[in-house]
Amino acid sequence: MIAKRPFPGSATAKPALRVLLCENIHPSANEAFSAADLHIETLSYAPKEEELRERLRDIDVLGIRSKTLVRASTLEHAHRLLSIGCFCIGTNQVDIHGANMRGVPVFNAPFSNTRSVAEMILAEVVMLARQLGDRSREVHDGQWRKVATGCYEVRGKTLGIVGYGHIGTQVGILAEAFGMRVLYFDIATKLPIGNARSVASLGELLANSDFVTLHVPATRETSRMIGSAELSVMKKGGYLLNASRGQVVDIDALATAIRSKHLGGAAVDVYPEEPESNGDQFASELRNLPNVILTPHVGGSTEEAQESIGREVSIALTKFVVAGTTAGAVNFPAVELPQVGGTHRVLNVHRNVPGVLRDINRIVSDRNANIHSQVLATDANIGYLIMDLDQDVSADVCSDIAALSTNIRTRISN
Ligand SMILES: NC(=O)C1=CN([C@@H]2O[C@H](COP(=O)(O)OP(=O)(O)OC[C@H]3O[C@@H](n4cnc5c(N)ncnc54)[C@H](O)[C@@H]3O)[C@@H](O)[C@H]2O)C=CC1
Ligand SMILES: O=C(O)CCC(=O)C(=O)O
Repeated sequence: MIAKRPFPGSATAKPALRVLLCENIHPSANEAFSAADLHIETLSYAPKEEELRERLRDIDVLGIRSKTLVRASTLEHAHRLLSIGCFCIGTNQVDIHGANMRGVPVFNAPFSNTRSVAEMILAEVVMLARQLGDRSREVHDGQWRKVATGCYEVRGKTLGIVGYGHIGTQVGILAEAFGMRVLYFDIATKLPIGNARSVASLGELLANSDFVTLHVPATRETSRMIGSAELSVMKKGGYLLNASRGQVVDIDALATAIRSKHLGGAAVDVYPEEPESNGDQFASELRNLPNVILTPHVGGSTEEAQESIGREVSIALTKFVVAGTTAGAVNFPAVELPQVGGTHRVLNVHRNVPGVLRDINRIVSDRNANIHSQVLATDANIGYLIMDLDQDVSADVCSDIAALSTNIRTRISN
């Protein structure tokens, strides 16, 4: 059973917690929130900072996809915010360090759209090799152009995967089923799946692949990791696919490589600047270039993926709200503790400095409270403590802990 909501750090019961779900999050998310009596508000778009800040004044749980930016300046004003759910894989749109320092765990769905992205990439590999995007557009325009020149089978060709993580490995498996050779480059040592072979450098991968597909996260290191220098190393007539993040590729350099015919084509799903909602205009140097497939960030957009993401992230958020569970959070010490019956659960996030646990245990002892269970997990910045206490003293203990100078957030979960 999911318990009713308590109060962040005060003894006064408040109305139901409020969840804001942005960017058309799948309705499968509603089930877990409703079961926990959370009030749900939805938006079909990614709110800009000013609107988000305003909305977050009375929001406890925020759900977003890849486009809503949650910056430090947004978090500063979000005093009620308990947790953020990224209903996607990437979490680069959130200041996850800032959220950690404010005691706000961030959850995502690390696998739910993996297969959808991988299948799209394989479809695009074949489409690029056969120039199917252009043929389709021509026939739609009423032109019959039956050509074989510059069109190839993918069998026996080499696919180079940059970032051999969840998506990269799935892409490799599907590519081998098509009879392709698979190379990969990753900064971490990775177990090769099937006959895939790792290469020592990005340059080696680029020089030896007919198709290069990017599956790295957005980090400082991957920002513009593919620019004119890297494109010039690629084979003449090669193809580039990017369904990772827009900032990984220098779009002007890619457009130049296509126009000069150094590359035979590209498939791009993600862009440095993406429109906020459906129906908005989209501008890019890549528009209307030959054999360039442009898709509106739909790599993970399938019914299966979105439904599964909706469930997975809403359950993680609800478990955090109700029981303080942070297992699976991308920026928080992981704690998952079954609650002892008949107790109140105190959840405390504090600055990770020596002596905090001593101070907290002194408060518990001074209040004559019995600790039924207690668990502490820490990272470099914060400590996260869960305690199940006698119900009659939990509110006093909670407010005493909240008054400590090391306190970041303290609340009672039920
Ligand atoms: N187009 C879309 O709709 C979608 C896009 N994505 C994007 O795909 C990215 C990858 O997703 P997953 O495979 O699930 O992530 P993952 O974390 O499983 O794999 C990423 C891999 O990249 C490697 N890596 C990191 N920095 C690197 C570097 N500088 N050079 C080489 N390798 C590097 C990591 O070691 C890791 O193996 C996500 O971060 C997200 O941005 C994810 C889902 C949908
Ligand atoms: O479709 C979405 O919500 C974004 C997918 C994505 O880029 C991700 O999962 O990281």
